[in-house]
Amino acid sequence: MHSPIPPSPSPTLRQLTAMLWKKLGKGRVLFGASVILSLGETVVMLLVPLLMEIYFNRLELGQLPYIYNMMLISTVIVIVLLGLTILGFYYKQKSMSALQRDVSLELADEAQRLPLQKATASHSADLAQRIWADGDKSSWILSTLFHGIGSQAIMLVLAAIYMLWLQWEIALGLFVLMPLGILGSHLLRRKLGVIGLAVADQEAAVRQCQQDALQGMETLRAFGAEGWMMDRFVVERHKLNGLYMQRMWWNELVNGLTVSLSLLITWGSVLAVAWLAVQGKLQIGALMAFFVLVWRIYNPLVNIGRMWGEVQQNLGQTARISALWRAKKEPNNFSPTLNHAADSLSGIEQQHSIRWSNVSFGYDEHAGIQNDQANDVNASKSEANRLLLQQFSLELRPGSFTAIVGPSGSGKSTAAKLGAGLLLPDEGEVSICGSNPNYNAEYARQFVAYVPQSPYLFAGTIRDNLLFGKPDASEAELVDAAKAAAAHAFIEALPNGYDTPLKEHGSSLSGGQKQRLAIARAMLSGRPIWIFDEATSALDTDTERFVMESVRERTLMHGSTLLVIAHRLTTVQDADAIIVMENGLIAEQGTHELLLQRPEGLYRKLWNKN
Ligand SMILES: Nc1ncnc2c1ncn2[C@@H]1O[C@H](COP(=O)(O)OP(=O)(O)OP(=O)(O)O)[C@@H](O)[C@H]1O
Repeated sequence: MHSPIPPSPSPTLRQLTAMLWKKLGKGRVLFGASVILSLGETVVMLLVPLLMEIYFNRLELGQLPYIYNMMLISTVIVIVLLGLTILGFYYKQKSMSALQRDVSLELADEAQRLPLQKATASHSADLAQRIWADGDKSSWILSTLFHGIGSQAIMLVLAAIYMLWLQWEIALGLFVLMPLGILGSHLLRRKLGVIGLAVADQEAAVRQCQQDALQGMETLRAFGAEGWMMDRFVVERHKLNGLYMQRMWWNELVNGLTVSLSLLITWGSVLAVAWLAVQGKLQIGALMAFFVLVWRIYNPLVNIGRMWGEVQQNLGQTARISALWRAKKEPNNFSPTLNHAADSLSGIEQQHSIRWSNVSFGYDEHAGIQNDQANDVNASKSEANRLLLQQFSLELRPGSFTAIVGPSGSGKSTAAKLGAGLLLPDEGEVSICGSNPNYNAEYARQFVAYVPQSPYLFAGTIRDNLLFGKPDASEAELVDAAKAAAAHAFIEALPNGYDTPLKEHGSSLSGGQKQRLAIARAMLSGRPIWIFDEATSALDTDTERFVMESVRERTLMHGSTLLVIAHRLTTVQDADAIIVMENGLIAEQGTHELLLQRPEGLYRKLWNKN
């Protein structure tokens, strides 16, 4: 799914309408039909004054049979029209829910394609708010414009035309004064847009707070910090209430202005009509029709003013979805020649290997989604970023076992994530099996099985969680991978074995069990490069040894390349090469034995402390 990028952080109403209209796709016919059918109600509303006029005029003339027929026919017409309106309402809901579904799916896809750094720098609750709530509200602009404002405007125009027929001088005056009805909301549109955006931002902040409180419940309780969290929640909720009050006051101002101006217009016409009636220039039927019509003018004027205000507020909120649309996405240039470079390389040394060539990388402090130009697809990282890795160069030999060790914060995980195509270098180049993630990150990543220290387990059964690495794996392959990861025994001991459903984030499992499932998943995926980032840190020494031996056995059997990051140095002492990192640089490298021979070496110090 690829969307046209909105041209500005806050798209204009015209741009947004055009975009949503395009997104309706085939639903346009349904939507158009719903608008037309919904007019049935408008026509019924206008039939009332017409029928009243005929009724009173015929009553004055004593034509009772005519009145009976008229009432019968009009009842049938009203029933049919109301039936059509219900059909229109159904079509409206159908087309709008399809539009909302498509917009939210597209926004979810946009979020999926954000560079990992940007996605993780934004709170997941904020992204969820943009995808669901903000997306929904923006989609409703189309319905408010066509069904709401559109049908009210048609009622207004038809009522005015009817008036024109009854008394053209007054109707003309009304035509001229009508735009005053939306004057309030139009003059305050910028303020309404700003408040709409502020409310949506704050709703996201409250949601973030709530999500943190729920997900961090264990930690909060352990520290007795429920009150601390509640205070934060109260502050954010308080702010939101303040904004709701502000919004309410601005809405009231808009309503006040709209109602006063509309009343002024209608009262003016009532006085004029009364004057004409006193002069004997209007029949009684026309006079009655006029009094009903006046409300058919007043109500649409007030409704249009109110809805125009709503549109302005929602329009302000679209800056939040526009920010997601505009945010830079992961590169995904597909070119068979470039992407399949690995397949065509003749030298075995290029296959199943990762190469970091003069890679520089720094985390962007402002990587998160922002509702302004900073998200632009062309915006570069902020100048002030401190580079964590500078001119980092390393090559993993195909089929080799390499380890990265070093003090905490030295950049081990960052280097590994760059090698896995999860992060993209600011400068230099990463090559994964001959593919450049800066060219097509998704393609390059498919060669790597990356296992983090805290693996994510999804809602579903254990089987689902293992199979997503290789959906078509056989039962034998599944069990084989689980056995190799020392997971089979504990899975079998669960009430439903492989079909045991997991609680949220696998919270019913121990840290070590989760790690073993993640390793089994990686083994099953059969990818040529394996990166274990502290992937066995929660295992006891014996289990870790067993798992590492079976991992090594499998990598050797398939010629796969293995990169392991570990703090427990015994885990990696058999590695073909150990890279020791310090402050983002490679301090030393060699085999375990070689590195231990350096009296002042960092590895030796780390080993002695181990
Ligand atoms: N997403 C992030 N955004 C900003 N800074 C980050 C991010 N991830 C890591 N860092 C910073 O980058 C530096 C290196 O982190 P990294 O995780 O690569 O170190 P490490 O050597 O793997 O540490 P450890 O052994 O503790 O896991 C740290 O100072 C850390 O604060």
